[in-house]
Amino acid sequence: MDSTNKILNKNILKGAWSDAFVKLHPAQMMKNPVMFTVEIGTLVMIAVTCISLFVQNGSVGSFGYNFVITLILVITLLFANLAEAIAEARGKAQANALKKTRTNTMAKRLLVDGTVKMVNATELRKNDIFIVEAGDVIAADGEITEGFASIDESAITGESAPVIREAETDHNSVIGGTKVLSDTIKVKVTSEPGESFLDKMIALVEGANRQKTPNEIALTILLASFTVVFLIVTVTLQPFAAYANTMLSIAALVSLFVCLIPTTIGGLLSAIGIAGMDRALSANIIAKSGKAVETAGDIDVLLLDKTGTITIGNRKATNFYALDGTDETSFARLCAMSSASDNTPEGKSIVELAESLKVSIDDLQDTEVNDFVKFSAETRMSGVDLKDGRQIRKGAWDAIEKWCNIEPEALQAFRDKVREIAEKGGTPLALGVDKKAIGVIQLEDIIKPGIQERFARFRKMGLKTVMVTGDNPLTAEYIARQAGVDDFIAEARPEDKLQYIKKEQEAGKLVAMMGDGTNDAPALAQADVGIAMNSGTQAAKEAANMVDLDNDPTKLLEVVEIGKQLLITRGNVTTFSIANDVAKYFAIVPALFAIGIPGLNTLNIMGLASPQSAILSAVIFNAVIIPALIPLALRGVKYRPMGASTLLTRNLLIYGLGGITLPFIGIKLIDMIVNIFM
Ligand SMILES: Nc1ncnc2c1ncn2[C@@H]1O[C@H](COP(=O)(O)OP(=O)(O)OP(=O)(O)O)[C@@H](O)[C@H]1O
Ligand SMILES: [K+]
Ligand SMILES: [Mg+2]
Repeated sequence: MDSTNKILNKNILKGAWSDAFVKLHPAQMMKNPVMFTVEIGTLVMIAVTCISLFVQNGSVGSFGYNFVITLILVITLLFANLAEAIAEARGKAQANALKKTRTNTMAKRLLVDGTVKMVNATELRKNDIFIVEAGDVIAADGEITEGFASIDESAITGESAPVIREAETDHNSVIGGTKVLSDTIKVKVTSEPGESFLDKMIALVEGANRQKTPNEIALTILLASFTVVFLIVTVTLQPFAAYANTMLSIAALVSLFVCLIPTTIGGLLSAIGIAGMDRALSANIIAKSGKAVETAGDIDVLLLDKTGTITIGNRKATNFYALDGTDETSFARLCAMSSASDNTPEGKSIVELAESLKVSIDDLQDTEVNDFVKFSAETRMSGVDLKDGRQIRKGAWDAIEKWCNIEPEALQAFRDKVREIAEKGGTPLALGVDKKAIGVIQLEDIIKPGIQERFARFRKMGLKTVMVTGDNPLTAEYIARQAGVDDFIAEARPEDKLQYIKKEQEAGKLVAMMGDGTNDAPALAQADVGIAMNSGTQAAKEAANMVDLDNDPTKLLEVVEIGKQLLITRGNVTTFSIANDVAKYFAIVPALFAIGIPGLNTLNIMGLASPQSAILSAVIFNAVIIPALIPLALRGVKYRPMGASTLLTRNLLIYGLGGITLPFIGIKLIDMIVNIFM
C-alpha cells in the first residue's frame, strides 16, 4: 500500500478542519465524555457571555473577558476534533486510492454443462467457478481449484514482484482486482458481491465501523471518573472562595474545571488508536479490529512455523539412501512413484531429484494406479496404491515405522540412518513398500540469514519464541538451536498447536501465531493474535484476526512492535496529560486566591500578573497542548526493545516529570504575552 510518511498535508488539513466542526454535534461528542463536559462548559459560557452583555456583577464578569474565554473553549473542542479528523482523513485517502483499483471486469464463468459464459463480475456468487487466463483481471475473490498462475497483486499490496498461486496448496487464494500474468486457472468464488476483501479493506481504512477497544473503553471510564473528581474539586472551591472573601466568576470556575480534567488525552485518545491501525496498514497488515493491534503489543509468546518462517521457502530432497537389499535406481523410482500425485513442495522435489538421477516416472500409467494417497498433516504420510496390489508410502519416519513391520535386525540400520540425517538438521522421510521399510529420503532446510538477530530482539522485548514443526524432535532441536528460538514443538499436528496455545493461555499468557494453511485455522482462531498470510487458504484468513498482504512470516515482529508502540504512546500521553492537570491546579489556584488570602502568595511562585490572566493563560495553554501533541499521537512514541520496568521508569521520567514542569513554563510565558494586551 502506498504509505505517505507525511503526517499532515494541505489537503488532509483542509478536510479535517471542516470535519472538526461537524464533530461538534453533541451526539458525536458524547462518545468522548471528557470533551463532552468541555462542550457543556462551553455552552454555559456562551450563555454567561450573552448575559454579561446586560448584567454586570462579580460572578458574571465582563463581556470581553467572557467572550475570550468562550472562544478559547470552542478552539479547545475544535483542536480535539481536529486530531481525530486528521487521523481519519489519512485512512480516507488510502480508501480512495483503493476504490480506484476496484474495477468492474467481466468474468468467464464456467457453467455446469462445461460451457463458458461471459458475465459481469457483479453477477458472480459464492461457489461459482470462473476461468482466468493470462492477461485477465481476476473478477472476484476465490480459491484456485485447478492449475497455477503467476499473479500481479500490486494493486492490493503495492508489491510489484509477481506471486505464484496454486491449487491444492496453502497458497491457493486469489483476490479480485489482481491480474493473472501467465497460465490459466479455475477459481471458485469465496465471497458474495460487496463483501470482497477489497470492500472489507476499504471499510476498514475508512474507519466506518471502528469500535472502541476494551482498553480504550477502560481508559475512557477512568478519564470520566477523573472528570467527576475534578468537577467536585471545582464546585467545592466556590464556598471556600466565599469564605476567603474572593470572588470567583463563572468564567474562572469553568476554565479551572476544563484545565483540570484530562483534556489532552481525552482529545487525542481516538487519534492514537486510529494511527495505530494506520501504522499496521502501512506495514501491509490488515487488522480486522483495533483490538487485535492493541493485543499484539502485549503478546508474551510467539508461535512460528519452521518451514518458510525460520527456514527459507521449501524443503528440498537432496539424497536417497536405499537400505540393504534395494538397488539405488529402483529405490529412486519407488521414491518418485510415491510422489506421483504429491503436489507438496517436498513431493515435487523428490520427483526432481529422481529425474536428476535419470529416473523418470513418465511411463507410470493410470492403469497401474489404483489410488493416490494424498499427504495429510494427520497421517504424515503420502503415497500410491498400485493395481498389482503393491502399496508405496513415504512419510515421517515414525509414521512409516508404525505402518511397516520392520524386522528387529533391520530396525537398527533404519533408525541409524534417520538419526544421522536428523542430527544434521535434515528431515528424514522414510519409504515403505508393502509394509517393509526400504530406505530414507533426505530433505534439507536452510535457515534464513539474519533470523538469529530477530530472535535476539524478541528476547530483549521479553517475548518467548516457539518453533512449531511437523518434523521429528532431532531435526527440530537442531534447527531451533541454530536459529536461537526459546522452545520448540516437534511432530506437531494441527491439534498440538491448538493445545499448546490453550496451555499458555491458561497460564495467563497472550499468544500470537502466524499461519497459512486450513490446518492452521483452529490455532489461528484460538490465538490472541492470529495472522494469516494473504496467500493462505480462505479458512486460515477467516480464522485469523490479521492478514499479511506480503505473506512474510516474520511480519509478526513488526506487528508486535506496532502494538507496543500504540500502547506506549497511549500510556505516555495519559501520564503527560494527568501530570499536566495536577500541575495546572498548583499553578492557577494560588494565583486565584492571592488577593483574598495573602498568605497563599508565597505559593504563587509563578508570579502571574492577575487572577484573570492566570486563568486565561491556563486555558490557552490547555488548548494549544492538544495540537502540539497531534504529531506525536499520530507518529507514535518510538519503541526501543527493553524490559518493562526500565521502560516504565523512563517514561515516567520523561512524560511524568515533563508533564509536571511544562505547564509552569508554558503558562508563565503565555501570561507574559497576554499581559502585553491586557
Ligand atoms: N509430502 C509429504 N509426504 C509424506 N510425508 C511428508 C510430506 N511432507 C512432509 N512429510 C512428513 O510429515 C511431517 C509433518 O509435515 P507437516 O507439513 O505437518 O509439517 P512440517 O512441514 O514438517 O513442519 P512445518 O512446515 O510446520 O515447519 C514432516 O516432518 C515430514 O516428516
Ligand atoms: K486539561
Ligand atoms: Mg509442511
